[in-house]
Amino acid sequence: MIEVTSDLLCTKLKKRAPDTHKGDFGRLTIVAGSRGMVGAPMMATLAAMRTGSGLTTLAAPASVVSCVAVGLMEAMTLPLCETEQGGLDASCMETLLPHLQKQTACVVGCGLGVTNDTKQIIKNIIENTKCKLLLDADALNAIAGTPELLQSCAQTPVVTPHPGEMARLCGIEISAVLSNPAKLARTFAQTYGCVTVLKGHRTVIAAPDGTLFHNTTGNAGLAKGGSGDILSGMIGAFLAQGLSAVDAAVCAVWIHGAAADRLSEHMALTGMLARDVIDELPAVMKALDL
Ligand SMILES: NC(=O)C1=CN([C@@H]2O[C@H](COP(=O)(O)OP(=O)(O)OC[C@H]3O[C@@H](n4cnc5c(N)ncnc54)[C@H](O)[C@@H]3O)[C@@H](O)[C@H]2O)[C@@H](O)CC1
Ligand SMILES: Nc1ncnc2c1ncn2[C@@H]1O[C@H](COP(=O)(O)OP(=O)(O)O)[C@@H](O)[C@H]1O
Repeated sequence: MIEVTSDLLCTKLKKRAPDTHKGDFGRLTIVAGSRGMVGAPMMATLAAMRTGSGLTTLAAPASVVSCVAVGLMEAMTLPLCETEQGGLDASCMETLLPHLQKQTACVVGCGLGVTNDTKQIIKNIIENTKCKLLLDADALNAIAGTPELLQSCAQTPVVTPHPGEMARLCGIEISAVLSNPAKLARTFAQTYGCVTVLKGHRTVIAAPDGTLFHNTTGNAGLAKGGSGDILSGMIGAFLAQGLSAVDAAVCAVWIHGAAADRLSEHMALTGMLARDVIDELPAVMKALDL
């Protein structure tokens, strides 16, 4: 098992060239949100921008976009058709699919809810898009009975389950996930050909070739709603910038935890918020000389 360290990150991340432009850093779309879960898309989008995505678009139910757009000045938005319950309507694919054909990467699932419509949308995205994909939260819940769908992705996807989501995906109890997370993550990654980020106090990252990484940054200040949404946006940003699926996951997981560790030097873990972690990301990257 390889331990993730700042030295390892320095071999994978490059400083920006002075003459660079936004087109060099990819186009990322975040498909997220539903009535009652408007914070998740906002946090994923902000975290992606703080992690260097060139052009970031939030694609969400139209009413969610109306709520959050003012707080996401640097992002573009793609308002999508929604159901009466405030989740995405399956007909939104007429707008979303052509949009995704032009994107480098897509993060899907944060705060999406699980309905028949979202299940159809996730299947459609997996089967019909060519960009790099990250599936989190309700995108994982949507494929819980059919994880083999991941094998239809055009490029190696990243999945970011917490132990509850991993248990649903594998059809096992949470206690079984926790009894040997590294072994389970590796088996899942090898079986379905995806980079598996099994989150927890000490997150493990498994690649489809069986390589395993172990992260030691992060603390209990992250044990709050929103921390996972941030991580998804961060991995998406690195995917958009051209990192491989495994490198994007390894770098984002370490930096996410390191931001919480820096905050713990002057903030009680009890009062730390996901938004504080987002704001701390540039300081962590500065310390890495990025
Ligand atoms: N502000 C927002 O809009 C937020 C929206 N969220 C969204 O809410 C939806 C539901 O996600 P949730 O994760 O809350 O609900 P879930 O029902 O998927 O998972 C929560 C349960 O998973 C288990 N679990 C999670 N982490 C664990 C660990 N480390 N060890 C052991 N057991 C663990 C626990 O039983 C926990 O109660 C998702 O779409 C998510 O993106 C959340 O991210 C919270 C914030
Ligand atoms: N006690 C902890 N120590 C270190 N990291 C933690 C701890 N609790 C949570 N985290 C991290 O915070 C994130 C939580 O993700 P998740 O449960 O999906 O949150 P949410 O869905 O509410 O946004 C993961 O990256 C996890 O590794």
